[in-house]
Amino acid sequence: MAEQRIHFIGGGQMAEAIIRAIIANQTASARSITVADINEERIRLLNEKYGILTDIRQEVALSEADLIIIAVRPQDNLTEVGQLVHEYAGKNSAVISIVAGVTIEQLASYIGGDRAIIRVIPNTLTDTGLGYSGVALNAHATKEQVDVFLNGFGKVQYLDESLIDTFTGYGVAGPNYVYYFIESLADAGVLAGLPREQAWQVALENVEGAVAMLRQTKLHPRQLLDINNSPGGVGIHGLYELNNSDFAAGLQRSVLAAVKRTAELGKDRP
Ligand SMILES: NC(=O)C1=CN([C@@H]2O[C@H](COP(=O)(O)OP(=O)(O)OC[C@H]3O[C@@H](n4cnc5c(N)ncnc54)[C@H](O)[C@@H]3O)[C@@H](O)[C@H]2O)C=CC1
Ligand SMILES: O=C(O)[C@@H]1CCC=N1
Repeated sequence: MAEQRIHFIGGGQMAEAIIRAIIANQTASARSITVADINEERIRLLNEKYGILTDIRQEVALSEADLIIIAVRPQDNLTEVGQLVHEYAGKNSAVISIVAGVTIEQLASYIGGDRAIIRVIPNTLTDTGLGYSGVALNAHATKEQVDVFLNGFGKVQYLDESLIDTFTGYGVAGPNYVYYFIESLADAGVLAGLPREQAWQVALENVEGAVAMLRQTKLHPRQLLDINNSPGGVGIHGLYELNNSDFAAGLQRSVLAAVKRTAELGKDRP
């Protein structure tokens, strides 16, 4: 298959993370990528760091692109972006929106519904090959159009669009909960008296090792907890206090709040 030409509208943090990953793992070459951003500084930076094409007008880039990635924020002017796509994009190109909370129906109202539209909530663990993007296709889009690109920055779960907001608050915001957990755990080690560096290394190793144990043994976490906690011992005392802190419900409430905010972002648009 000939290399796909990829045009990003919006060259912010998420676009950059995707560009860095797809160039690093040779899913795309820098010469096949163009970016438009209202902030000239971003285009200059992306050109300098990754060598992407910049000497091309947006109208031309849109007309030549196989994949058009809408990577502005939900609060940005999607009507204007949609009009540009509607006017200049080739009929057979696929439009991929990574805008949190904005539905395929809304996107179709901006760019026209008689074309391939793909709503993606992109993986943020882009440099690792781990983590999932959540993807919903409209009736004109096929997996073949987008699979290579999407697998270039992590793994992919194709979902019914009704689950994308949930996937956003749970799955794609998911690394945030883990980063925060690791930071808090390392702080606990320091609080208890370990040097920072040792506390940090132990926290990272424990998280990575716990995931490996779950995958290798295929045991339920509760079974591993049973093995790790001797009667009246250290572990069960720690867990008792964790339960008193409302840990599980607090975590679950935070996921529900993130899912709720995703839906709001789609609705509260200017
Ligand atoms: N940052 C993240 O971890 C994630 C972000 N997303 C989604 O990705 C999208 C982008 O988020 P970020 O990269 O974090 O935001 P950002 O603020 O870093 O990037 C947005 C970029 O769009 C540009 N822009 C705004 N209006 C424009 C227009 N009319 N034409 C061209 N460029 C325009 C801005 O100048 C900016 O560089 C959002 O919709 C967000 O919901 C989704 C999942 C994760
Ligand atoms: O915070 C955000 O809006 C984006 C969407 C999910 C994770 N980051």
